[in-house]
Amino acid sequence: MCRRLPAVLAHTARMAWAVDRAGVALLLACQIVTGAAAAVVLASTARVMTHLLGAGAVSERLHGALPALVVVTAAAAAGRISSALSSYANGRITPLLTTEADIALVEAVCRVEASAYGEDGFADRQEAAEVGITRTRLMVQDAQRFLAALVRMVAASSVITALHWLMLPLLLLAVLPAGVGAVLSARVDYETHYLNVGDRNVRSMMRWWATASQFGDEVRANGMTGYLTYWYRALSTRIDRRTLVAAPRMLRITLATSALGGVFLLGTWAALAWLATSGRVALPVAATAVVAVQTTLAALGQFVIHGAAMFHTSLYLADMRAFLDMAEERAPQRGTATVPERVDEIRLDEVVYQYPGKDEPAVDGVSLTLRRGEILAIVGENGSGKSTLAKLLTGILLPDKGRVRWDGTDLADVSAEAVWRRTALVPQIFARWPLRVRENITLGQPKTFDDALVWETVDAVGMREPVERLPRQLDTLLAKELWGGAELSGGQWQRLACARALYRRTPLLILDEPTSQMDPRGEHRIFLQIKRIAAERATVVVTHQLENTRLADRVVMMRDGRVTEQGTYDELVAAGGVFAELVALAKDR
Ligand SMILES: Nc1ncnc2c1ncn2[C@@H]1O[C@H](COP(=O)(O)OP(=O)(O)OP(=O)(O)O)[C@@H](O)[C@H]1O
Repeated sequence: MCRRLPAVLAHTARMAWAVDRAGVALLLACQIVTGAAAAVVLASTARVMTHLLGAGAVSERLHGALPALVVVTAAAAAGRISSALSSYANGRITPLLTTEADIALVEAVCRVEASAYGEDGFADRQEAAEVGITRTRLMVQDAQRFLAALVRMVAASSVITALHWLMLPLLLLAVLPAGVGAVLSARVDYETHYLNVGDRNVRSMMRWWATASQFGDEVRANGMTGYLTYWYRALSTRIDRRTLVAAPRMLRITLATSALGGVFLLGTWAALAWLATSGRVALPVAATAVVAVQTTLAALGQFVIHGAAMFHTSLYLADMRAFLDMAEERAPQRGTATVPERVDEIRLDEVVYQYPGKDEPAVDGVSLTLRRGEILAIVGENGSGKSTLAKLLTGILLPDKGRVRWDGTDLADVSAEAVWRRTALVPQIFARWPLRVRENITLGQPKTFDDALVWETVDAVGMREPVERLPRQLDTLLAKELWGGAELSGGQWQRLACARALYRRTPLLILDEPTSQMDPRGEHRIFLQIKRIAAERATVVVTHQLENTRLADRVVMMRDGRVTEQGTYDELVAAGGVFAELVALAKDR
């Protein structure tokens, strides 16, 4: 704890300073005033006692004590005001700090190389970091209380040491067990948290899948409810069991350390009584010592308890820091080259990619050249590597071996943003953004005040009529569950996903099963559109509808990560290979 706390304090101060300098200055000033006020209160109390317990008539003694009493009152008021101000400063800093930490996490996750998601432990560490974010809410408060207690403790202990040197070591002994207890309890709590991280992560994902309305029909009509709730309960029980094991450990720690602290405290009072009765300290001093002991005890207690709380928070913050470091290491470490607006050739040379934890490569030695104006269709059985190949073409994944070159420039040398400015992708599983129709098409593009291009794209995917029927056309919200608005059908959503990619007008357009949910008219329209705009770009279509590959200039057949056949539709049918077999199968109904 002693090793960790200075680092945590410095880290907190740095983060807080970055978001609100005035707030931090106010907080620090308040701590100093609080401590000084505590010292003045105690020292003046000693003077009050000396007068009150001295010789003379009561009224004279009271009169003599009056100036010191006024000082006590003023110092106490100053202490209260400064502690109110430090709560205010904490209230100013904490929301900004939490937001900064939260944004740092979101940015870090959005920026990592896509391959990091598949790494062992990445998701669990992310979950642990999320807990760290929620703990940042306590970070400034813990630091502030710890500092306030430290300053009060220093002030009170210097006063008590001045009364008699023996008092401070005795008091330290009395509170030390409580501090040790708090640290041990924090450790047990954190250990339990850590053991449960994986299960909690699975549980929260399960919760989302089981309760999200878009999967509700499947859950109900496939009779999954009972199983899902059983599984959810089983996971929760496992988490609870681990948590409950910690409870008796905590109890033992608290009881033992409280008993020890009690014994030491008794010793302190006994020592004070002995000092007074044996005449080693005068009566007024002994009376002041009673007040000082109480104040110092409270300050020491606060010091160790808030120290332990900071230590506790720091364990979670360390997880957050570790994840951010991990994400930083996995941020794209690519070159700084850029890609021009016009790209004439995309070339893959002996490209190999293997997902983390997999035994076989998903793409295994593929060489391919794609030219501007060309439409390439990729076909193959499930799991043959088509989507992975698409991710390699766009630079979402970088190959383990071989090279992907755009007009001769290796994608490993190009900054990730530069490549993705030139790519448009309709993935198999696309996002249904809870935004307006317009933003669902233009998301990620510079803001435009003219809807002409948006309508043009809406037309291209055959969505003009449905969009015109919506209550506020392009301004209609597509977030029925969240804020109302309209809901589209599955095929209409897929048309919007296509519109999103077409709107970008990039030199590479990749469509991964873009029409799987569309009616024949919609599908026909999309493919017409692809053909219409093909001249200005390289287009890749991944599809299982082999008839659709007729529009492609070239068809590539994949199997087990390799290209097994290549040619036009007619050439491949005539060749009598697997492609011809699949075409025949598709017709055999
Ligand atoms: N994120 C991932 N992590 C680990 N393995 C993956 C991941 N994505 C795909 N794979 C594996 O890589 C192989 C190729 O998958 P890919 O998605 O490229 O196939 P596909 O040809 O597009 O399949 P489909 O026709 O079903 O869409 C499969 O064995 C799959 O299990």
